[in-house]
Order: sequence, then structure tokens, then C-alpha cells
Amino acid sequence: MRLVVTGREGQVAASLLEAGRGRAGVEVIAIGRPSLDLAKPDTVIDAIAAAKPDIVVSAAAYTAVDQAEDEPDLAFAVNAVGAGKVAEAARRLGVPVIHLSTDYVFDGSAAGAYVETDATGPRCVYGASKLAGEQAVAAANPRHLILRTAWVYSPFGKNFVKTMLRLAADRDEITVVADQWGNPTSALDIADAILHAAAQLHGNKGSDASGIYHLAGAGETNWSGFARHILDTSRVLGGPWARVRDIATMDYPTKARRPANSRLSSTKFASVFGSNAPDWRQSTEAVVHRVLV
Ligand SMILES: NC(=O)C1=CN([C@@H]2O[C@H](COP(=O)(O)OP(=O)(O)OC[C@H]3O[C@@H](n4cnc5c(N)ncnc54)[C@H](OP(=O)(O)O)[C@@H]3O)[C@@H](O)[C@H]2O)C=CC1
Ligand SMILES: Cc1cn([C@H]2C[C@H](O)[C@@H](COP(=O)(O)OP(=O)(O)O[C@H]3O[C@@H](C)C(=O)[C@@H](O)[C@H]3O)O2)c(=O)[nH]c1=O
Ligand SMILES: [Mg+2]
Repeated sequence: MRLVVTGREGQVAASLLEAGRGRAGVEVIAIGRPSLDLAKPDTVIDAIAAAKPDIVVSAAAYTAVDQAEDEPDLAFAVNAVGAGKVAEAARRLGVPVIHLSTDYVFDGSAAGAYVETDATGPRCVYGASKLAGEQAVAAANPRHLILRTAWVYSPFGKNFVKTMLRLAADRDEITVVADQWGNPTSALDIADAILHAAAQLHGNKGSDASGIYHLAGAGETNWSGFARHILDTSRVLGGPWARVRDIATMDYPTKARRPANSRLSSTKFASVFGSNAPDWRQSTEAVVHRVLV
């Protein structure tokens, strides 16, 4: 089974490349700029066809949440039009697409964890562009899994774990918002889940599991709790530590509005594919360990 993933150095792409190297019968190829540029739709079809996928994983995206407020056209070009082209490329080749989306499609006003049928209502440009991407993907290729995940971190690329470790190296105290709740998710776990689902899609060409799925780390926390667990883990391993002080969203002004609650229920993914992401604490510890050691 040959997976072609968009984005060469993104967290999910890098994690899939690593996971693929460790698995017999699985080959993972990453394609990205300049041969595949989501902002240039006419590059997409040829770049994906040339890579000869059995399954396409659409992981590349414009992910700079605050910057997107100033560049809505580019965010939509990449996350909506570009994503749709990736799904179309897969359809033309007769293969499924697994497309990554986000908790930021929700407005955050729900009391509990969001399920796939809950109403969306993005509060920021990034979230709106990703929601438009979901719709473009579903319209372009009937064989699609749209995996909404959240708060992704990994040993690769830029993420909150690395930011906290960097800040702790030269500060005694870090202030972090404690009123936005969600599910930190390791890209290493996302890669495992994608390979698991891809094997079922590939082995079972007729069955239709197409649709939206939530896939996020088990358990829940807020950004402050996440920061504290990152730094407490680091301290045990002899890495940097700082005190984490809880603040409110209004004390940490940002261009983009983020949902106060973006917890995702991963029950549907578990029941259809028989696998789930582990608890966020355990996966955080594994990633902090890899970043430090
Ligand atoms: N990060 C997170 O917290 C979350 C992410 N997601 C979604 O999961 C997916 C994977 O995220 P993650 O791995 O963290 O993303 P990253 O931000 O780590 O990587 C994004 C990738 O997209 C590539 N990219 C950006 N613009 C273009 C373009 N115009 N053409 C081609 N490639 C482009 C980047 O390439 P380059 O390296 O050249 O810049 C990079 O490889 C995305 O769809 C994202 O929206 C969902 C929830 C949470
Ligand atoms: C660095 C920092 C952030 N924060 C806050 C800001 C924000 O509310 C929260 C997380 O900060 P970030 O900049 O990592 O958040 P953000 O870039 O919004 O993360 C999001 O990225 C996109 C791609 C997604 O799809 C989402 O699931 C989510 O992971 O923590 C602090 O309170 N203190 C700090 O020192
Ligand atoms: Mg990996």
C-alpha cells in the first residue's frame, strides 16, 4: 500500500513518513512545494498522479491561525481550493483521500465534546477556510475520510510542546490561557490511526466508510494544563521547567478568536476502525522525551 501525503515537513507528514519506514508493506511518499503547491491549483493533479498513490493523505495546510486573519485569500486558496484539488486528483486516479481538518471548525459554545453531526460555526479565518476545505473535499471525491483532529504536537515542525520548552529555557514563569478546553493530539498517534484506517480502506474497496470523523487524544485539558504537564515531564527528564500561571483568554489578546471548548469525541472513529488515540498525557510524555533526548 502506497500512501502519498501532501506537505513534506509538516508534523503529520513527517510522522507518517516515520511510521511508514517502520512498517512492512507500507510505503509513504511525501510531496510538497514546489512540485505540489496548493496555492497553485494547476500543480496539484499532475504532482499527485506522478506519485502513484493507492491512498492520498491531504495533510498540507495553511496552519498559521493568527496570520490567516491578515491573509484570508491565501488561507482559503490553500485550505479550501487546494484541498479540493487534492481530493479531485485522488478521484481521477480512483483512490480515496484522507483529509485532515480541525476542531476550530466549531464555535466552542457546546457544553460537552463535539460529535461529527454537531453544527459547525468557525470563529476565525483558519477555521472557516478548513470548513470550506471539508466541503470541497467531500464534493470532489465520494471516497473520503475527513479526520478532524486538534492541538497537534510532535517531535517535528512547530508546535505548542516545543514552544513551551523554548520559553521555559529562559523564563521563570509562563502565563497560559486556562479557559480554552480541548484534546492535545500527538501527530505520531495520528499517523498510526491514518495507517490503520488506510489499510481498511485499501483492503476493502467496496465498503463505504466515507464521511467525517473526529480523532483526538483521549482525555481533555486546557492550554495551561497542557503546558504544565509538558514542563513537569521536562523537569523529570532534566529539561527546562517554568511555573505556569493560569490566565483568561481576554488577558492573552490574539488576532484570531479561538473556541473556548473544542473537545472532540472520537467514539465514531473507534467504532468504525477499531482504534483510538491514547491518553494525551502519555503521548505528551513520549514527545517531550523525544524533543529533549
Ligand atoms: N497543527 C495543529 O495543531 C492542527 C492541525 N490540523 C490539521 O492537520 C493537518 C496537518 O497539520 P500539521 O502537520 O500540524 O501542519 P504543519 O503546519 O506542521 O505543516 C503544514 C504543511 O503544509 C505545507 N504547506 C503549507 N502551504 C502549502 C502550499 N501552498 N502548498 C503545499 N504545501 C503547503 C507546509 O509546507 P512547508 O513545510 O513548505 O511550509 C507544511 O509541510 C493540517 O490540515 C491542519 O490544518 C488539525 C488540527 C490541529
Ligand atoms: C505561546 C502561548 C500561547 N498561549 C495560548 C494562545 C492559544 O490560545 C493557545 C495555544 O497557542 P497556539 O498558538 O499553539 O495555538 P493555535 O495555533 O491556535 O493552535 C491551533 O492550531 C491549529 C492549526 C489547529 O488546528 C488547532 O487545533 C490548534 O492546535 O495558548 C498562551 O496563553 N501563552 C503562551 O505563552
Ligand atoms: Mg513519526
